[in-house]
Amino acid sequence: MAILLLFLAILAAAALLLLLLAKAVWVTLSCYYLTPARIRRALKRQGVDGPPPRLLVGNLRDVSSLVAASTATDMGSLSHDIVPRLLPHYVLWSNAYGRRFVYWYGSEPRVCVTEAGMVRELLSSRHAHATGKSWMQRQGAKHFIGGGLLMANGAVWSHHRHLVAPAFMADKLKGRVGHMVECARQTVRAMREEVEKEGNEVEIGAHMARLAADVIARTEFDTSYDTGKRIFRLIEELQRLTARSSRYLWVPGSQYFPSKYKREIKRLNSELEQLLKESINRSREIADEGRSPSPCGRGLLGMLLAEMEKQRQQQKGNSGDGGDVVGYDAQTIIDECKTFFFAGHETSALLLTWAIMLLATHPQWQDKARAEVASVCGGSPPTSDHLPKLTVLQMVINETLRLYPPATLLPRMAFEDIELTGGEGETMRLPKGASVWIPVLAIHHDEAAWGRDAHEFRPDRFAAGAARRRGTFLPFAAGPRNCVGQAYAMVEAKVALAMILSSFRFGISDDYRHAPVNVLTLRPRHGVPVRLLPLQQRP
Ligand code: HEM
Repeated sequence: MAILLLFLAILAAAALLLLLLAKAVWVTLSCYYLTPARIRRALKRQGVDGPPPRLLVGNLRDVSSLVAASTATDMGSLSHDIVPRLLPHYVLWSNAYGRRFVYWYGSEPRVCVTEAGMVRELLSSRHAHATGKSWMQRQGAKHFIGGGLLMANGAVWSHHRHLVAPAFMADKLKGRVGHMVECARQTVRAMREEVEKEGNEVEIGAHMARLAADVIARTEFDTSYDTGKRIFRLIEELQRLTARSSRYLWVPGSQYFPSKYKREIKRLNSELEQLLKESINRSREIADEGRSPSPCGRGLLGMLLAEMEKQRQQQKGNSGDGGDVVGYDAQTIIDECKTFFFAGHETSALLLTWAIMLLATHPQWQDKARAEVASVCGGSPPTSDHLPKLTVLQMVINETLRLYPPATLLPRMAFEDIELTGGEGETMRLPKGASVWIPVLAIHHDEAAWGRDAHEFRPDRFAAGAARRRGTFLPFAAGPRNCVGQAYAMVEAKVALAMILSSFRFGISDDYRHAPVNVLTLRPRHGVPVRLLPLQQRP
């Protein structure tokens, strides 16, 4: 009898194992072959075609070898015609297959959409819940930003977005201008010291990175400069390691393979989370002692902590029924901190760096912007009342974001079948599971939208504002899922550039090598060395 029971148990276990194995095979087959094939057929029926994919790797190798070839050397001249260099695959395939085409990132089909009408519609609130970030993207960003706002989808995204958006409203931003001026003042001081000690050739990118890091750490997280610096270093390192370890995400099950990168990522991530926990605890202690203006400290961290506290109280009131799936717990706050440190730092630093490169190479616009700052601010640091009056500076910033948008691509995944209508009433049905890639850089340089001088620095094209460029000017994306920090980034850029323009005259160094590269964001490969001439006024 015992033997029979043992035999039956073994049989049941074997059947279970077989069932699990069959399920794994089915999921893998469906993920890596059946679903992509269904999407491919659906797109092909509508005339959306593209380069033939290889099994599993898709067109990954084509993209990497094309980009490796186009970025192997610096650009010969200071041309802003950078699309063929940074998106050579886009140029090749849009010429071969038309403006709408599909290529394959491993087994993920990526439909490239550029028509303004379709882009606007895709990003509109109509599809806010039917689109979001794909598994591949979320997996790729998991370790350095976790599940924060940038990578959240559906109800979780909507809840977090409503929670953090008020922190970036115009009235709240006014209170940050003073802190931003203080951070910019320190940057100007550091630049002057460098000129005094080491001569007037200064690499501006490093100063702008420090400035943007200092602004976000101090205004949003009450964090000291040194802690902020360590946090940024860790995020940068995690970003680099994650990019390496994600190279094989297209291999089925690769997310479970152990690797030296993953071990290092784990170590750095726990150091990062420990630092963030300490910052959070300090912020709470300061609030408990009544030393901060808001109940939980100022800035974004204060708001997040206040929300967590509110939910805790509510749960206590409900005797902890714990039904809130989008609740704020410590890990959510840590993920949100990582997200904002990441999203609000590098992008802003790059905007400032490219703006200074462009002003250094266009002295007439530099003079014009400086004259405006002098007339509006009268030799004092900018205030929140001055900022809307800096219209030349606003045009310079917009034109910088057009030519060198820090985020060159906007990714979205269709979670259901979506019908998009283009400008001339044309429609496209995006099948569920297709990823859409909006090549922002190519749209910003499109001669049909911007004219024959699309690759030239001409800030006056924004004289009537940026609002009428809907669908063709997307540095901060658009629609409900646009950049939540857009107004913040604009205030920061105006404050920093106004302070720098009134402290220095600058020209591009003979050592500058024009070599934009796209490593998650669009950056100058060798930095931007400029020649600084300190001016008398010191705002
Ligand atoms: C020049 C500076 C900046 C640029 C060009 C920029 C660009 C963008 C873009 C293109 C997106 C959409 C990304 C996507 O959906 O895939 C985005 C989202 C986001 N940005 Fe920015 N950003 C900048 C500054 C900032 C700052 C200063 C902050 C925070 C203080 C910030 C926080 C965020 C967050 C949290 C999201 C996710 C929003 C959501 O999904 O609801 N960004 N940004």
